Amino acid sequence: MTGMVEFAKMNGIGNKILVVDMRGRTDRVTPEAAIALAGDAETRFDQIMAIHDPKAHGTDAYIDILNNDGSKAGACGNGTRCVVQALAAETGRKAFTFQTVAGILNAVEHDDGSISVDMGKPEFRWDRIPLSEEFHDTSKIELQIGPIDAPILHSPAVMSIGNPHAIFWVDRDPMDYDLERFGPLLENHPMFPEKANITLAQVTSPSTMITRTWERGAGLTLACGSAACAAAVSAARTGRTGRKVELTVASSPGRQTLTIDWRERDNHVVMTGAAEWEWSGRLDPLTGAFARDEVAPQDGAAAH
Ligand SMILES: N[C@@H](CCC[C@H](N)C(=O)O)C(=O)O
Repeated sequence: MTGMVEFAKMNGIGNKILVVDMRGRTDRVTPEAAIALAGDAETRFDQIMAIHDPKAHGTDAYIDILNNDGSKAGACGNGTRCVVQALAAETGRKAFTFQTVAGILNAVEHDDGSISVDMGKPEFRWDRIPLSEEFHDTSKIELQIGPIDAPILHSPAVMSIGNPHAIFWVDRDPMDYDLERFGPLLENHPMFPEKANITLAQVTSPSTMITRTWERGAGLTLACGSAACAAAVSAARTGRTGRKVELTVASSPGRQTLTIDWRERDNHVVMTGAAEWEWSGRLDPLTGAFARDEVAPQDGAAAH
């Protein structure tokens, strides 16, 4: 299949997202296109959220998620909020059900413009995260970085929320740590056969915390929604916080927040936060060639 498709450059509290409209087509955004788009300063992104026709009854769309290295991801919380905002603007609807390779996600846009995504149930079993070694208790595993007798980061909580996460507890602001150096080492550690997203988390009260994430397949990002969910669940699971937290993403512009609620009644994790449209254009999903839409000056940022 050939031809250009519409896309929107968006962000979820800084997480750089391209929402690509692949509905009505049978092809996919290729890894080569993703790498080309990631290499251009204008379209640089953390994740592509490619909206496809639904595959399952009762769903609105199938979402294919690509990282900026061309690899696939099972979950992207910030990107899902961007998809909801784009589809809500197009259809006037408020509630959506999506399918990804990791399962079904429900999401809703609220009257104040914030968006909640039900990210599903956390998975703690070592072989489902997955880890390469058996751990009965994944709330604190043996893994450390730095000198053996004075590790800089150690004993992370690990889990999956559609993608694998390791949460390292820190006692200073996460921006104080050299995540650019430790992130790739930990992402690719033999403990994680499918690699992992690496998050530094500082708990500041029983209902507040601060995070910063090195993303699997995307590197240092300004924000990661599934990591925020994993950090909040891990904090509650280990008794550091309650089940609902206001989470500040240290690296996001203006240190924006997400509300994470690990619901007692059904074990689902619900993330609420903002999404922002930046500009729109058309791209070739085979090669990544793109063109920005012309915007008349008087239309400004409202033209989406
Ligand atoms: N930014 C995303 C998560 C992206 C997926 C990740 N890099 C992976 O490969 O697991 C989010 O907001 O959740």
